[in-house]
Amino acid sequence: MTAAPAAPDTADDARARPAIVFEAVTKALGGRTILDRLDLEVPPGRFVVLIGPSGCGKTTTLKLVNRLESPDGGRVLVDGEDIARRDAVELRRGIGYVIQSGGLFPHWTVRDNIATVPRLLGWPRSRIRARIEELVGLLRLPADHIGRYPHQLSGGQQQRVGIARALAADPPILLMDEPFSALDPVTRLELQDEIKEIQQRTGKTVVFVTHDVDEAIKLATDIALLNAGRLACFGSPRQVTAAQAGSFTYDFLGGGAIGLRRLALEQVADRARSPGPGAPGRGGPQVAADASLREALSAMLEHGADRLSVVDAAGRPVGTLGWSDLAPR
Ligand SMILES: Nc1ncnc2c1ncn2[C@@H]1O[C@H](COP(=O)(O)OP(=O)(O)OP(=O)(O)O)[C@@H](O)[C@H]1O
Repeated sequence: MTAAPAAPDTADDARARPAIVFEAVTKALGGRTILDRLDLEVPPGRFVVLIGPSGCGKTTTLKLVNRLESPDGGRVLVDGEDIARRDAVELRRGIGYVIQSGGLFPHWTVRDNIATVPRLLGWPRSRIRARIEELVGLLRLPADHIGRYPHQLSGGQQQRVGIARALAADPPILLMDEPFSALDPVTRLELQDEIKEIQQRTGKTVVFVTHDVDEAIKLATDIALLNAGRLACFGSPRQVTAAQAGSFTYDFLGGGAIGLRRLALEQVADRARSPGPGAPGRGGPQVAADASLREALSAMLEHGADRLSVVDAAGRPVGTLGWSDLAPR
């Protein structure tokens, strides 16, 4: 290190700086080493999904970011600063946190739950009211439910309130610990679509823990796979599902089923051919152009068809897709 003063941050530097860094982080719990010199960088504005075998330390990794846990060794940096030096309460105000059970205050209404952090920050009442209205709309909660208590809501609605509360003060970082795992499949898919859309629109940095490989592949810009207290791999869903057969990553991401997961990453529109002779006629089996190849395969199996008509959002035929178009490229 030289003694020269550091150059001031430019906007480009700030963009390039990781939002969260784990530097050789070690953590033991109950006398067992859970994280073993973990190195991980979370770039800003990314949707990073942490996966790994049960007990590998995913939740512990999240809790190290908002100081619900502290490292035994190494450092955690948020926005370039060692969080051990930051006031924990002030740090948490800039980090939304959503847990599996919603974690709502049971004796507070929806309105009061969502308003928690804005009130702590001293926002004027009119601004808090406007923000609650905005979030109730964004998370598609019935407007007349804001006076209800958590036990008067469904599990999916409670989870929506939990997300609204975490987003209320517009924190740049959102930590989500298996937020959808207790929900029915339909609500789960809806909330996955919503959180993905919110993240893409707002550019927040999201770190999301799940057990579900399909959920990870659907949501992540980057997947961080933990094993034995370290990072086994980090990369886009396409990169991690290209793992070599026999590796830990390959086995964890589905072993023999990994091909189906790769199909989930490809869009029908990218493989469709122009309709030619022998194209399925109207009324035949169809697939939407924006569906995945995995959905197309499912439609072929369902209809016993080796070719599908590809249709646009208005239902107009725009091409065809056959078995051979599913082959890896
Ligand atoms: N307070 C604690 N005291 C002792 N051991 C703990 C404590 N909290 C967690 N552990 C243990 O630490 C390990 C890592 O826990 P953690 O919750 O981080 O794992 P995880 O990967 O999120 O697990 P899962 O996928 O099952 O939710 C587990 O073996 C767990 O039993």
